[in-house]
Amino acid sequence: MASDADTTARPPAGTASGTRPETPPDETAAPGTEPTPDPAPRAEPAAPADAPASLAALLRPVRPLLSLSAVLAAVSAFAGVVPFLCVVELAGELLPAVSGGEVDRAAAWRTVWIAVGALGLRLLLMLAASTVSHLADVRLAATVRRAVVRRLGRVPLGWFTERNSGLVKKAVQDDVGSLHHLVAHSVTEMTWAIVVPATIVGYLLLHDVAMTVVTLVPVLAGLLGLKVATRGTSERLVEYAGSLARLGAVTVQFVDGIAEVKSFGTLGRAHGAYREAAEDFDGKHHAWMRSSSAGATFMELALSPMTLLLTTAVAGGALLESGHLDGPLELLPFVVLGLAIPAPLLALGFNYHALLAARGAADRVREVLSEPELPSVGGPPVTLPSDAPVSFEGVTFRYGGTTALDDVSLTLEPGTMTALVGPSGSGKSTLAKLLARFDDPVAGRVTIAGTDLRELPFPDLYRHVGFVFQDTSPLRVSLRDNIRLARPDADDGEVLRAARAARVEDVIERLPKGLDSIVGVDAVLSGGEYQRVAIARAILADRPVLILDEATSAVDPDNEALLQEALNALSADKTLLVVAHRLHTVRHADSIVVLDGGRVVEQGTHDTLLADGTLYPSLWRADASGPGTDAAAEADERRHDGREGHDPA
Ligand SMILES: Nc1ncnc2c1ncn2[C@@H]1O[C@H](COP(=O)(O)OP(=O)(O)OP(=O)(O)O)[C@@H](O)[C@H]1O
Repeated sequence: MASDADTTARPPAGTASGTRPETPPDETAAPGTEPTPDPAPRAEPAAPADAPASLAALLRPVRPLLSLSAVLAAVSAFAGVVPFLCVVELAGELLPAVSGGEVDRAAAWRTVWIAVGALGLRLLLMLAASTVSHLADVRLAATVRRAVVRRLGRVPLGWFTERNSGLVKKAVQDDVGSLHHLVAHSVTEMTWAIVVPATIVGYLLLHDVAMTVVTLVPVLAGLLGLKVATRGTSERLVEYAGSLARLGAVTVQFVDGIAEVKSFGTLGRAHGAYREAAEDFDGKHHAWMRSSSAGATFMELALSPMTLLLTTAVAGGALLESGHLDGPLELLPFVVLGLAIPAPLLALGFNYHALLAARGAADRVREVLSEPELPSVGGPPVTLPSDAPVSFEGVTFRYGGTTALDDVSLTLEPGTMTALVGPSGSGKSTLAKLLARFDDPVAGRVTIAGTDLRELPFPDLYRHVGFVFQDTSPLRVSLRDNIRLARPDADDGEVLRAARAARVEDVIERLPKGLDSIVGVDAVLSGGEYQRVAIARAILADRPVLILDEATSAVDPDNEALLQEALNALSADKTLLVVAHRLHTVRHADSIVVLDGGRVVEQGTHDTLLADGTLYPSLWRADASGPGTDAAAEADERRHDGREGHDPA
């Protein structure tokens, strides 16, 4: 391994230029590997063929269950009308008693028992329909969540920006939950809303067409009210949801930043943003309520029992008087059955918003499921030599219209440490993430042992390349499972050895449940402690190539020292790519690559760059006056000593 003295004498481990490497690709390939072809053109992430194109396609896995639920609901709806018919029949059978005549008791009891039986059947079938639709709901939720998680495993890791992570959280948690109404309730509700009125109208038409038409007048008026009440609901729902989301975001920002807001005296302004969002939400809510309340009130009034009774009584009386109807008994089916029509229609009306919300949720779930994924190859496992060089060859990368990397070429020699430095936004993290294949370059390629990462199955790539990023989030599983994430078969001895090397063993010993402590529940770890857990994970994984994203801010000296000791244990013998935010931590690197505006502008060792560079000396001077410099420099000394002690050569 290079020391300060000899790094100036030998060529730096990384060879970088603003153009393609001058060495042909096969010269950098590990022995035994094939010469590499010209950089492959970028294969655009493709929209997956199995993405559901429509709502019907999304519901396809549970279609048989939904059909069964609809059939059960239809029969239950029909059975639900039977008791009403029995009441009408019973009235006819009991009528002779009014005029002192003989009542056919057996027939009357039969009608009663038919009504009771139909009622019981209705309840049973309703229960069955609802159970089947809820089963479909549970199955669909599980299928969709599995599909979303599978898709998330294949989309470029660079896709997980803050916005997209919000979309995922909403799709997996909220939207899959919102599908509940669509699957578990709307099929049965819609079936009832069609079958009950259709059965009743059919029965009434057999009795008298004119009275049927009269009975339907309030029902049609109610439907008109429903139409008015739900006019423009889709657009309003989108506005309402947007306003609610803004209010949620401002509330979270307000609460998250409360310390800064208070200490910098901007409480009034921050509170103003919250008030504006709340007023906007209030305004939208009121406007929506105002526009829909007239129609909804009209619908409720038209479908109320009072209106229905009044209509049949007045119109029936007139038809009786005109001689169209023979007697008051002929009015009975219309009075009794007319009352049964509105209930399923009202249920549909009341749940219309939930139905629309569920459709919106289904669209968002489909959006996540249609997310293009990074092309991946299958085939037999590829074992890369552990001492293989890593090359960036003419790599260009863009985020939309922003060019983050522009024709970067760079080689990491095996067993060396290469540091990426440069001003903020110069492309350091982007370059490091391309090596972990968070995304693919738009031009050029990244290779290990001469093999394009796009030609490596993902499992083989991640068996070779490990990373510790500063913003790793704890997984809500036991500390044991957090550490052995990459090697689930590791025993406790191995886990503890990694924990000891990563200087996190003390933390585990302090916890009553030790390795069984669930992170976030039994163990609340500091940022530095969790970073050391992530390092223990990387030590156990033992990948030959390691990407380290250093902490951006100075941490306290004790933690810094522990962190550096942990990194020393991790980085010995590895091919290291370090994204350095503080230059002192990497001044002993075998090669320091200076990026600016997405291009490599300087490269060398600390000493050569200080002597010959332009940007590096100014970055160094700025860094030297920064906070935490002494601790960082001391830490770098320790890391340098640690790597020296583990020189693979
Ligand atoms: N997800 C993203 N979407 C759009 N642009 C991005 C995204 N991530 C980074 N960029 C842009 O790409 C460029 C390079 O960013 P990158 O994070 O790689 O720089 P960096 O040198 O690591 O910065 P820092 O030192 O501040 O972390 C910047 O212009 C940045 O604004």
